[in-house]
Amino acid sequence: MIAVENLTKTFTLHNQDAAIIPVIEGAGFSVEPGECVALTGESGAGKSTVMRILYGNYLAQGGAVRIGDVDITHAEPREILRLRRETLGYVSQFLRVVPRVPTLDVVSEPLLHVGWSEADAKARARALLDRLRIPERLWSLSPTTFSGGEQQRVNIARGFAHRYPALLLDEPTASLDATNRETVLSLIEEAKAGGAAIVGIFHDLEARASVADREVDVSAFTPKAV
Ligand SMILES: Nc1ncnc2c1ncn2[C@@H]1O[C@H](COP(=O)(O)OP(=O)(O)OP(=O)(O)O)[C@@H](O)[C@H]1O
Repeated sequence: MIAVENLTKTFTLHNQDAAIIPVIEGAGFSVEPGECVALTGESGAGKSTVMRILYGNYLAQGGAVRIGDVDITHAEPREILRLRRETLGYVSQFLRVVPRVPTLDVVSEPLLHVGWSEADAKARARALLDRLRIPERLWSLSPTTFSGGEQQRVNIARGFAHRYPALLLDEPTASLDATNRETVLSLIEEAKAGGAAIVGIFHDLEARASVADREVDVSAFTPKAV
């Protein structure tokens, strides 16, 4: 479902004499449906950079990243948007939402984009918010004023609402209490059981051990200094 082949990434620092910083060289791995692969490696190894390339936020200088039948490194912006709507989900620890949109709409919106009826989308959103222990009195409010942990859980509810065939998780359990962390781990297990191919960064070692089927050490793709 996700295949990374011979990926190369450099950053050009335009404000520093166009210095070129090689960050990833020859990265390759794949993720099958129903499998969760954890990206590991020390700080600065390039885990977040690989995730951003997988999501189509960063261009790569070489290689290919296939998500289903789309090569995201060569896709048109419109194709990337369609992929993100239907196929490729991304859950980070931070919520970015349009101000004044109620929480229930924030969570149900991705389902409306893939053709769910408003009633069904809201029912699933309610079930997820309930499962993630967001009190019902907050559902009609915008999450902009919510606590950090509440915002993170709203973000998780939104990220898991549509059952994406490919899912990127960036520290999904960071700063959650033990009970909510267990809920997130079960949502990940359910996504896997539903056939999702998942790539995650988990600094939470217990969470990683519990959900990851394999680890890919990104330091193996860090260019060696010459
Ligand atoms: N936009 C950028 N411009 C220049 N260099 C960058 C940029 N983003 C990342 N880098 C560099 O690429 C390398 C990899 O960074 P990255 O954030 O991917 O590491 P990481 O493994 O996710 O680290 P951490 O665990 O600390 O989050 C670092 O040396 C970083 O300085």
